[in-house]
Amino acid sequence: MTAERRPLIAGNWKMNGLRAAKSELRTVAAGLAGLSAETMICPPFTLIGAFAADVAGTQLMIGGQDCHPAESGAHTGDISAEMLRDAGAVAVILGHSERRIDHQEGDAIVKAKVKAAWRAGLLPVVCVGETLVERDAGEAAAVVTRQVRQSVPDGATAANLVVAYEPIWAIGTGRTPTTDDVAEVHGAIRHILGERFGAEANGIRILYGGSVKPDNAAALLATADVDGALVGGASLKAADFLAIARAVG
Ligand SMILES: O=C[C@H](O)COP(=O)(O)O
Repeated sequence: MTAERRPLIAGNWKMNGLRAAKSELRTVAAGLAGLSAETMICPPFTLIGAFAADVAGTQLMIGGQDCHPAESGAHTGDISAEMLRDAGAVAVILGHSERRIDHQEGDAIVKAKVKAAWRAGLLPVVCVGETLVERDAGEAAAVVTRQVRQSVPDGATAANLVVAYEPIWAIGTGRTPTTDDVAEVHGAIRHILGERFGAEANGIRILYGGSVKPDNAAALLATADVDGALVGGASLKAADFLAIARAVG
């Protein structure tokens, strides 16, 4: 991490959480005072409005987990970026591998969603990552480079983009790449961002995601070009999420 990139610790609750989970959220918000990192929880759509109202005035931000490219219209079951913003979200995760797999989302649709996020004034967190087969074939850096090239539209800046590197084989498995491997891929992402966006790339935050836990967070967060974490399972427990946020040096 560098002084020009404030660390971001984001929790992705995925399809978890009922209204009673508000007590967990309040524990997180109450435990953040004095921490240097920015922090965010991305609950399911159903909880965004209530959570945003609950954490107003605290350091904790609320984000969405996906949005439709269009502002409104005949898209049953979908949510627009404007709706997320209206509910109190300030950011949105886009292109998560679970969306890419469950809903066959490719780079072109992710790119359209990033434009929608910008249109609505949301900060997109664009996820990229390789499969185990691609990792074993030595293609990890090439795969994420291609995904960043094709998923991120022209016009990205340090203020309007976050990238999250999430090796698919590390998500929810308890396995993580070595810190050398993480540094290599984050370096490749920084490189393609630099090719496309020049000096802005030095300020764009690149998060690591995939089995981040309290006991491995410090090492991962101290790795070159790692500017924070996108946390899944461990973000569901306030104590674990706070421990990860405190691991930021
Ligand atoms: O968005 C979060 C990631 O998919 C990581 O999930 P995990 O921490 O449960 O491995």
